[in-house]
Amino acid sequence: MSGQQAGAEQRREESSAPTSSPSRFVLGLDVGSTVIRCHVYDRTARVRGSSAQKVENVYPQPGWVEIDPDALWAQFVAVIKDAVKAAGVQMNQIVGLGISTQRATFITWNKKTGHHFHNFISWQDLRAAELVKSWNNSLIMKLLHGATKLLHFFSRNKVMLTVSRFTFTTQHVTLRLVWILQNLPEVKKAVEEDNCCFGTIDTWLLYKLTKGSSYATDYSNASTTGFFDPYAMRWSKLIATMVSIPFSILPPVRDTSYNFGSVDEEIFGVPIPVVALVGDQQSAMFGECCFETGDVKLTMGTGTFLDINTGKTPQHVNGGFYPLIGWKIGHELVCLAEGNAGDTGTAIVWAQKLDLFTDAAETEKMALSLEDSEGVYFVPSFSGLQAPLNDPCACASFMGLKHSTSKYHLVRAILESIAFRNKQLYDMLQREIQIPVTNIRADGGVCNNAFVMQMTSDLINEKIDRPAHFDMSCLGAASLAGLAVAIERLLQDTYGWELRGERQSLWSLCDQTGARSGQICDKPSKIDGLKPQGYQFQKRQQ
Ligand SMILES: Nc1ncnc2c1ncn2[C@@H]1O[C@H](COP(=O)(O)OP(=O)(O)O)[C@@H](O)[C@H]1O
Ligand SMILES: O=P(O)(O)OC[C@H](O)CO
Repeated sequence: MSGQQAGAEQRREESSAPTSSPSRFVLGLDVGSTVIRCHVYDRTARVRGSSAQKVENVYPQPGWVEIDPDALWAQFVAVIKDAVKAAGVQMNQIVGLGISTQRATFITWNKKTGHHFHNFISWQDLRAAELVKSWNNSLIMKLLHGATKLLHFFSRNKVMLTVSRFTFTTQHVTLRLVWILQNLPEVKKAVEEDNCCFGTIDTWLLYKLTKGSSYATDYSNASTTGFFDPYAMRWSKLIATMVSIPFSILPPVRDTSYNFGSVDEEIFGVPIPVVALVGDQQSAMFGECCFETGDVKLTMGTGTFLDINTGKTPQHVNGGFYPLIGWKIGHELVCLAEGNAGDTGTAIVWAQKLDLFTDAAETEKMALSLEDSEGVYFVPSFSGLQAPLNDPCACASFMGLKHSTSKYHLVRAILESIAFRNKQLYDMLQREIQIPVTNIRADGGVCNNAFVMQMTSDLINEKIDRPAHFDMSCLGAASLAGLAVAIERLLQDTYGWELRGERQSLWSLCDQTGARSGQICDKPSKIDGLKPQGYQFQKRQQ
């Protein structure tokens, strides 16, 4: 739908509304590693206005990846203002903000002044590679693995089995935070003086938006740090103690759809409530309506993330896939198992920087113009190779180059490498997770590419749905926010309840009042416009 059509439709909707109160909208934000975007959603989950900006990563040393927090903050505020303007609505019509963020990218700051001690350290950063290696080979880890294996043998407790296979990776916050604590004297001092806050991007944005009055994260973001225990649903005492991460610097963990506090009025002129914080992959899962056990989504953005809904309890895993919290909304807890490949969009962006093409969209035609890659292969590993190889030091490389190799072969090899990694992840999922796959839905910028989509479908021999609207992380965040706002408004309007301060979970309040089965829907799949529609990729007939 064009912007003009959307505008006309919105005016019709407003003029035919029974009351004179203006329409209300929810913002869905996605702070990705490549793009930061904001969509304004109406109550039928249609996008009324949008804005996006490119995230500037900083590379101070080979292997180090950082983001300047001041630049990110300026972009975050700008995309919100621009999207609201593009939608042609007023800030006071925005009833809730849902924020999805790249996960495991963190910062620390001064509790008293709010000043950060360093840039965001990205999930792609490799500065802790040596620490990871030495911890994984350490006596403590060997003892831990041995003891838990033994305990599993006698008790058959599967948590013990999972712990016995646990290893550190550079993608976990854990050892990158340890690196910061060991190498930045300012942070060390602040910790000693109980003046240090740690946060992933969601926590820091919340802190900035509320001018320091709210400090929290949600279960989905916490579960991706590497030192959250998804079985006990709290920060892991075992890991924090083992690597000396002080509990005093960690934020409280809240539900995903929750009233986290209101944006300070000075920022947008009105106090907009922040009603959802969620990790971007979990948010995409929610946006793709992967609500049932066995539902799978494949997100190809900066990296590739393959997630399966494992139901109410965290899956016991085998070292490749890892258990995560999908979302927690009152009594409803959804767990996921995830596997990933770190370099997907990064390979496209890198090739673009080398002038192999000018626009990512050209890559599809370039690949299709050839019969095959003429034996050229690309290894997509600027930030190491994740499971099943688990080598943080693996280098990206081309193989099989010949005199006849052109840039077309190189581009085709890069796209093929993305599909091969998808196949590798899917095989690992089938090996490790004993849950039958029901649906596979794709999203993220790289799923624009029909060559990658078709090749993936051919390799895994499964149907893959690609929704018409790819920004599933934004949609998921907006749905989670909409859920909180709808429930809260319903409670206030219908029951006259004022919810203040440390609120009870909105979801459980709704259960108590029976509102869940009433006007609002408990599963957003029932809301118009949320069901993924679009294109289906199926294995080609040979
Ligand atoms: N048609 C396309 N073919 C291949 N890659 C694409 C295409 N369109 C966009 N991309 C890539 O998608 C990536 C951005 O995806 P996105 O999901 O927005 O990332 P993130 O959420 O990680 O910031 C970029 O690397 C971009 O080059
Ligand atoms: O930037 P994305 O969308 O590839 O997501 C990054 C992940 O959240 C890292 O865990």
